[in-house]
Amino acid sequence: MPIPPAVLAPGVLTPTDVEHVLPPQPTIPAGPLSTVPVSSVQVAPLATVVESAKRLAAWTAVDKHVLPEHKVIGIGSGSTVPFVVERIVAQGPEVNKDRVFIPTGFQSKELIVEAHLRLGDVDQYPTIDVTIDGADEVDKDLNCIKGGGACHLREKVLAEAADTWIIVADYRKNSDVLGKNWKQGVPVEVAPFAYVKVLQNLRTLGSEKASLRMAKMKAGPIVSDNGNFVIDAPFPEEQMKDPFTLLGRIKMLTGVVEVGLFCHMAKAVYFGNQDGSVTAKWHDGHAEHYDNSSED
Ligand SMILES: O=C[C@H](O)[C@H](O)[C@H](O)COP(=O)(O)O
Repeated sequence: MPIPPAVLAPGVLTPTDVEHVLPPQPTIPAGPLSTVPVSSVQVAPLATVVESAKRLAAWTAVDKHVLPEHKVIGIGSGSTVPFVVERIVAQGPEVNKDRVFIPTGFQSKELIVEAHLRLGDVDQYPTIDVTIDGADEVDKDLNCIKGGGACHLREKVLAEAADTWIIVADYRKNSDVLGKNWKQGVPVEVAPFAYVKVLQNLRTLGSEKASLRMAKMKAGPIVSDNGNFVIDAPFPEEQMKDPFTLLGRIKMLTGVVEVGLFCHMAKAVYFGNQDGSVTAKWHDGHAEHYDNSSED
């Protein structure tokens, strides 16, 4: 998968830009599973710590959950997912030749095609062995906010279709209550003609500042891969403490296509930490810590 090398120009890039600049890319030889230890990833300079954390989380999750017997694999969306594909490619052509990869949207479809992996769709493969995806925020019970990139409808379909749904993220997404770190609100995909009514409904439900997500380089709202609009609905902490109840209430609003609250779905979440370690939190409450710096 071609990934452009990082070109850091201190003083030119904004902090947001820097977060999107990839760290120096290690050479990943093709080979059998896990031939490239996660510890071979160099800890990147400060400006790219977030990117390094994403890569470590993604690589660790792939090593633990994308096994040779897995033939149908869901590929999620977001900035951590390119590292998922990178690690899957490193497992080698032999293991990948019998696999099919199902994307959650335009971005992951491009990643799959560019990596020369076989593309499928969920209508051909409604049962997926494992889906690995990113998240905007994850709470202590592994509930997630997703949809910062407006992909949450397809993401939820692939999460439900998967025997195992795994999240990969950097340390900034690790939270106790949803909405503490991700302030812009719960993404709600809506049928375009119904958005004003749904905005009203969301305000009545408690999201006073619910607003239509506007495009950055286009006049008007963003349009999802499914041709819908997205509303961002911030709710008070009291309501975010019970995301499952909130999810039910929002989903019942006619005109809502899907809600970016993913409750009780993740089997495990892998967080890449600032110090180069990875923390895996599991649905049953236990946690594992991988200190990659101490590996050979
Ligand atoms: O709609 C987008 C997806 O839910 C992403 O997985 C989520 O926004 C996380 O993206 P990122 O890893 O770029 O923060």
